[in-house]
Amino acid sequence: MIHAEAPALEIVNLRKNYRRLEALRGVDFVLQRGERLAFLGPNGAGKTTLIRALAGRTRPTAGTIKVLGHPIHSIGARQALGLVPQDLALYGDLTTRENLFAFGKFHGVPRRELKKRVAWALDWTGLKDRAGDLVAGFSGGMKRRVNLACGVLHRPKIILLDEPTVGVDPQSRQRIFTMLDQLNEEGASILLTTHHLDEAEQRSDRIVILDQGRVIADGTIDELVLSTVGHSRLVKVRIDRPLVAPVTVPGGGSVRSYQVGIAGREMIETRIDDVAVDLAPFLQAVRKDGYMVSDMEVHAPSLHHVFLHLTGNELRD
Ligand SMILES: Nc1ncnc2c1ncn2[C@@H]1O[C@H](COP(=O)(O)OP(=O)(O)OP(=O)(O)O)[C@@H](O)[C@H]1O
Repeated sequence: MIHAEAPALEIVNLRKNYRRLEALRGVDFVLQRGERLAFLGPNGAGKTTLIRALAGRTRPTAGTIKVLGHPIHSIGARQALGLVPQDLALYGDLTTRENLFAFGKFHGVPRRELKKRVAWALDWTGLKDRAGDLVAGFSGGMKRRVNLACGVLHRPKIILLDEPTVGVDPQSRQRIFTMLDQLNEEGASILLTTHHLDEAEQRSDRIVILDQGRVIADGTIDELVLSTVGHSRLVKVRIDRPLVAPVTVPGGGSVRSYQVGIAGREMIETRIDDVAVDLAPFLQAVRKDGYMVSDMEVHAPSLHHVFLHLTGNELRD
């Protein structure tokens, strides 16, 4: 059967129970070919369980997973997938090169191809100079890069990464994303989980938010913002003395009446739907009430606002 048009991943009604605990409660989503998809969710939402089910490491209780149109346990599916697990899966007492050879063999990379792939991986990770060093002595960022290379040596078309940048410094994070971008440009589809909302916002085409085993949002950043917190801007204006009463903008039409400000603070906050139209009348009203404006910030809604809007502020663990 030809699956030329099948998406990279197609997940329908995926469920996973650990005894009575429902870790996944009917998850549906599609990963398109060439797409970069980020999975977000509070602790315990089911992200790792999902990745493990997609990688064939845990058997779902119900539901179907198709990989490029193939059933999950077919050879076609297995060859198409690459897993980069959250826990570092490396041999500390082997060198970088030895780890890469070991994982290449594990993934069934043909012997004649393996040497070339290991050379590519050493270059790609920026660890050519450390090829002969034991991995045990590496920094967290270096280990993450070797871990990543070990998961993709067989050139999978779909790469699953569980928190690929956990515990690494900003430089290493940047490097890891540059490495992933390179694979994506060469055609790989990427699905990763992360707790770094800024990473998800900047480095993915689409975002899925999981909570308590269910998909509670699925879309581009713009779609998620529009369907949750809306596109209004948060405007903060610093003034020269404490606010004594809320500033009100008179008039109807597009200029709304703002009831803003917290008495006793030298800062006024408001939400403005259309900055081009409504900001100037607001600032005029502030001045008319006798305040001097010393500074101003305009904040666009971010994934951070969307995430808290959807999942709340309560701790989950
Ligand atoms: N092997 C297991 N046996 C029993 N319960 C499990 C097992 N693995 C996960 N769970 C439970 O399933 C739920 C989902 O866990 P999972 O690790 O998938 O969440 P997560 O979204 O990856 O969380 P985190 O962000 O903390 O990594 C949790 O309640 C967890 O305790």
